[in-house]
Amino acid sequence: MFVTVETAARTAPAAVIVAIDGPSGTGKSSTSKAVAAKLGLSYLDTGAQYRAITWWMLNNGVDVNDPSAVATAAAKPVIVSGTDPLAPAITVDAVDVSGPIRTQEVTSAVSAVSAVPEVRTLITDLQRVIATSAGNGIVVEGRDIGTTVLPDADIKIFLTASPEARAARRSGELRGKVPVDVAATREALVKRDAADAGRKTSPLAKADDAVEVDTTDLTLDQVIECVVTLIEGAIARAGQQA
Ligand SMILES: Nc1ncnc2c1ncn2[C@@H]1O[C@H](COP(=O)(O)OP(=O)(O)O)[C@@H](O)[C@H]1O
Ligand SMILES: Nc1ccn([C@H]2C[C@H](O)[C@@H](COP(=O)(O)OP(=O)(O)O)O2)c(=O)n1
Repeated sequence: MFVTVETAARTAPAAVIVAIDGPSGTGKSSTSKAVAAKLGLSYLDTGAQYRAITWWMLNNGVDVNDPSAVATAAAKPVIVSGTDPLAPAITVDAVDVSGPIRTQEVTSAVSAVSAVPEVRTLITDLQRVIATSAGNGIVVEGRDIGTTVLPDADIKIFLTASPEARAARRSGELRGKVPVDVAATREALVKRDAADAGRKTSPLAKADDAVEVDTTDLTLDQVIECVVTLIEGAIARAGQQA
């Protein structure tokens, strides 16, 4: 049988764990999904889980600015994440929330909810179970994956980009759907980064052993290729040591 270069999936050994962290709009989700699909790995969007619990709090009348109210309710919603990079899915109490978790209301509240230690403990435990049970290996993206959730990941990547590039990318997603204000988008991104990096419990941070990739002047395809090369390098090194 002939397999062309275009159709052959690039292969990764069983159970490689890839951690991809970085601020909003640096390309984590797009890159992680594409890389996981190319390498035949599972994919986990941890931001979607924090958005899902935030959506539940808002829907159930919990004051998202009251950490003790959020902590008390944190264990109530049942969050289930799909791990197919070609069809990412997330449900709360069996309801598909992949659309509702992307609203502005959820985006504005998610940093406060995700700063509550009880929320982080529950979601971190869930993430570890999902990562360790992905027999084919997994790409996990978020803010604290390399530092806290999976400190023994086989490769850690930290994506960055200028606030201007990130605001332009986010505005591009909204253009045509709602009026777009790039300056306001930039301001909101920077504010959320500060909240995520400034919280006490597992803040947004680059792990000491993470490889930083500045995506400001790279196309998405270039970032994907760079990350695939980094993962393949880590796999080759692991193979040499075995
Ligand atoms: N290198 C890049 N160049 C241009 N646009 C990009 C790049 N990386 C991602 N994007 C676009 O930017 C937006 C945000 O990307 P996303 O992957 O959701 O970022 P994150 O998960 O880090 O918030 C998406 O519309 C995506 O297609
Ligand atoms: N591992 C993670 C992932 C996300 N979060 C929080 C902080 C982020 O502002 C929100 C939303 O994350 P998400 O990745 O969906 O955000 P963007 O798509 O980059 O806008 O969740 C977190 O605290 N820890």
